[in-house]
Formats: sequence, C-alpha cells, structure tokens
Amino acid sequence: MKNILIIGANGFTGRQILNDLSNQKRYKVTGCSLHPDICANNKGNYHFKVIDIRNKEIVCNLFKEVSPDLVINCSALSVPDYCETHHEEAFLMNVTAVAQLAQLCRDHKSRFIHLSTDFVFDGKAYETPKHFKTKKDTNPYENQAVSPSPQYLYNENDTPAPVNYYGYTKWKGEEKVSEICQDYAIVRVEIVYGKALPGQHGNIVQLVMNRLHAGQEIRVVSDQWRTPTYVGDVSVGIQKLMESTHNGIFHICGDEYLAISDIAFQVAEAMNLNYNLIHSVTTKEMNESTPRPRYSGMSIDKAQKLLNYQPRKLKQILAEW
Ligand SMILES: NC(=O)C1=CN([C@@H]2O[C@H](COP(=O)(O)OP(=O)(O)OC[C@H]3O[C@@H](n4cnc5c(N)ncnc54)[C@H](OP(=O)(O)O)[C@@H]3O)[C@@H](O)[C@H]2O)C=CC1
Ligand SMILES: Cc1cn([C@H]2C[C@H](O)[C@@H](COP(=O)(O)OP(=O)(O)OC3O[C@@H](C)C(=O)[C@@H](O)[C@H]3O)O2)c(=O)[nH]c1=O
Repeated sequence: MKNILIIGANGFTGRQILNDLSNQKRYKVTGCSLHPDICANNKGNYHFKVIDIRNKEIVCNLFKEVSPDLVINCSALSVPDYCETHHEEAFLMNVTAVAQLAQLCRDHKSRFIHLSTDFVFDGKAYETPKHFKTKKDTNPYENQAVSPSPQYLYNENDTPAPVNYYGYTKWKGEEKVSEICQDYAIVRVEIVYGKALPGQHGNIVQLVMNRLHAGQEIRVVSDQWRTPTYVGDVSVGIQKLMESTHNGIFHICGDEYLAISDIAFQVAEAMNLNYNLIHSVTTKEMNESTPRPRYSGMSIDKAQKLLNYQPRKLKQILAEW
C-alpha cells in the first residue's frame, strides 16, 4: 500500500485529491493543512494533521511519522492580490517552505508532486505566435467587447516572466523543486473550477452562477484569456503522474482557450440564466490592483502524449453540474 501525504488538504484542489485518493484501497492517505479538517464530521478514510509547513521541525516530524512514498503539495499562498502586498509572507510560503518540502522528499526518497500556475508567464506570447491552436473569430454575443484571438499556447519549455509577485514566488518555488528533487513533477494548473465546499474559496464559474441566480450583475474581463481547468481533471492528471516516473513540468489544464467573459456566457447559457446581467469589461476598466497576464493559455500536448491526459470541456462539466 502506498503512503500518500497531501499538503493543503483543506484547499479547493487538495480536498478533491484527498477525496479521490482516500476512496482507493491501494493508498494510505494522510492529509494536512493549516487549520482543522473542514470535513471532520463526515469521517473519510484518511488521517488528518494540522500542520504549518513553514515550521521546519514540525514538518520534519511529520515526514518521520508518515514516511510518505509520495507527497502532493497543494498548499500555497494563492491569492495574487494578497501576495502583491505581503512579499515576505508569500516568499516564505511559496518558496522557502517549498524548498524545505523538496529537501525532505529527497531525504525520504518520496516522489514530490508540486502544484504551480500559468501566472509564471507574462501572457504576452501572442506577440510571437509559434503554433496555432484555436480559431475564434466571432463573438456569439452581440455588443460584447472581445480582444484579438489568442494564437499561442505556452509549453513547458517556455521561460517564465511573471507580471505579479504571486507568479514570481511560484516560479522560484518551481526552481527549488527542480534543483533539489530527484523524483518530482511540477503541475501547472490554471483557473481551477468546480463546486467548492463551505470554507473554501470559490472560482469564477461558481461566482457567475451565484450572482446570476441571485439576479445580480457581474463584470467580467473580456481580454484575459485562459485554459480553465476542471478540479476533477487536476486530480486525474495528478493520479497519472503518481503512477509515472517522468520528472519535470507538466501543464495540466483544459484544452479550450477562453476569455473570462466567454466562461461567464457559457455558464449563463448552460444554466439558462440571464446573460444580460453579465457585463464584459476590459482589464483597464476593471481596474484590478494586481497585474495579470493577458494570454496565459497552456498547451497540454506533453501531458496528452506522455500521460494520455484528456481534460473535459466546460460545457460538459456545466451540463453535469
Ligand atoms: N485555484 C486556482 O485557480 C489555481 C491554483 N493554482 C495553484 O494550485 C495549488 C492549489 O490551489 P488551490 O486549491 O486554489 O489552493 P487553496 O488556496 O484552496 O488551498 C491552499 C491550502 O493551503 C493551506 N495552507 C496555507 N498555508 C499553509 C501552511 N502554512 N501550512 C499548511 N497548509 C497551508 C490552506 O489550509 P487551510 O485551509 O487549512 O488554512 C489552504 O487550504 C496552489 O499551489 C496554487 O498556487 C494555480 C493556478 C490556479
Ligand atoms: C472576481 C472576478 C474575477 N474576474 C476575472 C479575473 C481573472 O481573470 C479571473 C479569475 O479571477 P480570480 O480572482 O478567481 O483568480 P485570479 O487571481 O485571476 O487567478 C488565478 O488564481 C491563481 C491562484 C492562479 O494561479 C491563476 O492561475 C488563476 O487561476 O476572473 C472577473 O472578470 N470578474 C470578477 O468579478
């Protein structure tokens, strides 16, 4: 039986993985997080520890106790706005603590699967298109502003150039993992969506749904393009990487290149909600305090070829919601 340690097990992605793995008899799963188990009442088939991964001694003891064959790190300081104004805290969590985990994985000969982000890129790759992946010439919704169609999807060999501090720390965290670990995979995901539990942060799909259900308006950006990722697909991709011996970076995301406003309109359409409540705006009009990449879609060619990873479409997920 494989011993699995999931760090950040209360988080949106971490909990999905914890649930999926703890249902399988071949794994003995330990989840840990900064706060107590958010699902303590419906006891699942896993152990749970409250751990602050910034505390070296506590994490060392955890590794001794669990002796993991495999460690999945879903913890992070993952709110870009917060990281932008709390540099020291963000670096400590997303770089220093990650380096510590990487070293412990090396010492204990554990495979390390570490989550990262499309925000390592600057989103300006459309200026030098290399290969053409999407054809999106028309906007089905009248009077909605759209930006030029994205043509380039980042691959794992592209050089990061983050535009915000969160992205910078995630990049530096990736570097630590690849420098220190001998057996590892870095999994870059992007706009992870699905049903969040109470106590977890939501996501744009859920936010749009909630607002429209409540008859409230929502402003969505039409010039930030992403390859959004269903949370269940992150779990599937990671399970494939658990069974694989490949080292390196893997893009595990969706295969549809959508503007955030496209996502919002798809939600309205699938749920039969009032799309007149959706207002497409530019990033400039949105006046976001933290810069974000404009076109940060990622290619999943590598994951498709090496892992046979096949993500689902947003429409399909919404139809089954
Ligand atoms: N969500 C997204 O759209 C995207 C996420 N990512 C990356 O994917 C990963 C998972 O993201 P997501 O699921 O959104 O994460 P969440 O923010 O939902 O969860 C992160 C978890 O980390 C835990 N945590 C925070 N600090 C500590 C600490 N010091 N010690 C132990 N645990 C801690 C928190 O625990 P607690 O709840 O107990 O306080 C929290 O549940 C991250 O690496 C993120 O950067 C990348 C791109 C997109
Ligand atoms: C809240 C909100 C967001 N947006 C846009 C901004 C952004 O492009 C997108 C998602 O916004 P969020 O604030 O949820 O997430 P944001 O911080 O932009 O993004 C992400 O999370 C971090 C952790 C990552 O690593 C990234 O990969 C990414 O998925 O939706 C709107 O258009 N309207 C809104 O009301």
